[in-house]
Amino acid sequence: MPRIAVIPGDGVGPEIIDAVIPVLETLSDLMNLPLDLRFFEAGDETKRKRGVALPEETLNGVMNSDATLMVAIGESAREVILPLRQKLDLYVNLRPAKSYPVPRAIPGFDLTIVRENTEDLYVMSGWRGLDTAVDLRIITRRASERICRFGYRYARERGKSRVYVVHKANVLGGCMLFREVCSRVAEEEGFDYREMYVDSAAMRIAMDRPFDVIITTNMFGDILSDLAAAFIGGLGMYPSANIGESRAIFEPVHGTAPEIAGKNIANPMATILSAAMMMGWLGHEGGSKLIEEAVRRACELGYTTPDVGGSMRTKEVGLKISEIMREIGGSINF
Ligand SMILES: NC(=O)c1ccc[n+]([C@@H]2O[C@H](COP(=O)([O-])OP(=O)(O)OC[C@H]3O[C@@H](n4cnc5c(N)ncnc54)[C@H](O)[C@@H]3O)[C@@H](O)[C@H]2O)c1
Ligand SMILES: CC(C)[C@H](C(=O)O)[C@@H](O)C(=O)O
Repeated sequence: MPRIAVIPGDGVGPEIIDAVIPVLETLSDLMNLPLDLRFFEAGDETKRKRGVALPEETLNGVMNSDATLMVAIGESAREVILPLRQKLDLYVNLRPAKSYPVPRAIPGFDLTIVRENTEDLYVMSGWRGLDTAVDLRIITRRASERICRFGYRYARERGKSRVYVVHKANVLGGCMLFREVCSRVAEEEGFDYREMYVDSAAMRIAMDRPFDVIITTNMFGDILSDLAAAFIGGLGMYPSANIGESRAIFEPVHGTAPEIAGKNIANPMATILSAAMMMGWLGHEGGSKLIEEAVRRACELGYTTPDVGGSMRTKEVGLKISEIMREIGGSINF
């Protein structure tokens, strides 16, 4: 029985989790696969109550689970998500931006951002004076090599050939190392090495998209992924996975959306699609496909929240997706 840690977090997190649980329960029922869901707290509210944003039992809960599903953390995100990514060595941040039939999504948009997840400007080291602040940017050969290898192998397994390494090696020393490592790995993995500067890549994402997969460093991946969200209907549709050798945390790309928190209009699809990624990672590909197909049909039928043109509430969307899963579940080979 897979043991899954669930961290609702702050803002829209709890209401989104309320919509995701029926989807997981329905899947468990259809697959005849009990899921052991354990809830843990983290984030701003936890910090306010207990003085720490990531309590020991939450960290242990994540460590002792087969996978974790998390929604979003607010202002204390750097005290929760960054330590989790780094302590658990979740070196891949996999962000597939794939369009579903919602207004403002570009049909056929399918771009995966493979973002290094443990170093770069995110090492949280530096110093702050009165008028000057310095952030250390670390890029290592080891981290560059493993993210790059993951990216090319991911592309090969999915038949994606237009893989670009995105960097700023015309200016930054770390990017010169990243480029050097990635060009060698491309050759070893049997790919033509293609590269692009990050500023140019941003324009090309918006313009003509010559790539299927972008492999990039941590901060560039953070920014480019929010840009990619704009072409699939927004952050409410964008799932992601933080993956290491034997552990993984699945979360939407979005944050706590404070201006809509408590209104029950947040889009739960990004988290539901993250749960689909989690089921695939746990080895239940059929379950993952069933969730994705149900989300696709829910979008076609307009069972959506206002951010993507619908008028449903967060929980209703989860219930509709569960209903569709029951309707089509019989045709899926688990
Ligand atoms: N991984 C994380 O935990 C994570 C990621 C990003 C931001 N944050 C935190 O979230 C807070 C808010 O940050 P932000 O405003 O830059 O980003 P955000 O992702 O919360 O919101 C950006 C925009 O997208 C909209 N949006 C986001 N998720 C949505 C959803 N599910 N349904 C409908 N609309 C949605 C918001 O309403 C807002 O207009 C900050 O405290 C930040 O630190 C956390
Ligand atoms: C909240 C923040 C620390 C985080 C990041 O920058 O990685 C977020 O923007 C993301 O993309 O997951």
